[in-house]
Amino acid sequence: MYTVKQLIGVGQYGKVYVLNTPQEPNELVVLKVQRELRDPTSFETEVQVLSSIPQSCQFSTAILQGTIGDVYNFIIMTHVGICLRKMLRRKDSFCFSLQNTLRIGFQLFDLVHLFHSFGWLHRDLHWGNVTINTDAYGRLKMGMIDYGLCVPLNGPDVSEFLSQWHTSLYSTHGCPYTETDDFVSVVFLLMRCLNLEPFGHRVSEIEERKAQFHASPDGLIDDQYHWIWNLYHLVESQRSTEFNNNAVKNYIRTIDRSFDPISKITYTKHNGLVIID
Ligand SMILES: Nc1ncnc2c1ncn2[C@@H]1O[C@H](COP(=O)(O)OP(=O)(O)OP(=O)(O)O)[C@@H](O)[C@H]1O
Repeated sequence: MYTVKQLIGVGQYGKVYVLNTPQEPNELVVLKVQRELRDPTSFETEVQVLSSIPQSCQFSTAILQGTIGDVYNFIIMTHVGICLRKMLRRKDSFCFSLQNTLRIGFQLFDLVHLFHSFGWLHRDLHWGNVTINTDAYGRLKMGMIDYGLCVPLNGPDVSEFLSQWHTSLYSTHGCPYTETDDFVSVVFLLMRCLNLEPFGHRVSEIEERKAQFHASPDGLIDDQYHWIWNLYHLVESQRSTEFNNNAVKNYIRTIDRSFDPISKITYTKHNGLVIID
């Protein structure tokens, strides 16, 4: 029998708990319980995606699903680490080093590219839905969770007004969602890693500033971070072509030539907790 260890998240969907597994005391799994009277669509989508992707330390996969008392839908899935937001909160500076940010970016472009190759667009890549996990060799690996908003990559166009900090200007305007929009969210996640807040917090302000950023980084981010704007436009310029992941990774390599962004994300451990440099 699974035992509840801790409540780790309360979101739009419902509550999320970490459970201990019966045979393996060190192995954790995640229980996600849907709120009462919620539209079951996101539950059904999440189960479909969780069941269709291969098991790895980077993507959560389904273990069990069901309904409690005909009311609460639940899913038990693999645990794929600690979300980016919680990892940043472990730092007083609330940011990572430039080199680790570039390493994270390098991994995230590969991760999202791989996810698309499974036939899905994620559509909700914010800092609570990207995780950092430790692989079998003790290396930090980026992971991805929360598949409730996914749509098939080659399905009919889906146009919704997705206006949040992490969504692209195009999806904010309700344009059909494409692979590019997931990659733009990756660029915005790198801003989070450096504690940059060019879009502010209020919804109206976010839209306006995102449009301003699209035109120019001036006044929104410091000169030393203008590479983020270049990266953003390199991603945006591929909206009408097939996404060229190598071009993006080659650009990331030029930002700091003193190291290779494919190298390991560096960290220390404090009271057993991973703290990224
Ligand atoms: N498989 C998992 N592995 C590790 N942590 C997880 C996993 N699933 C969920 N979590 C944790 O629980 C939090 C909430 O989970 P999730 O984003 O799936 O819920 P949600 O209700 O859909 O949230 P949202 O409000 O973003 O829609 C995450 O930010 C993460 O910290």
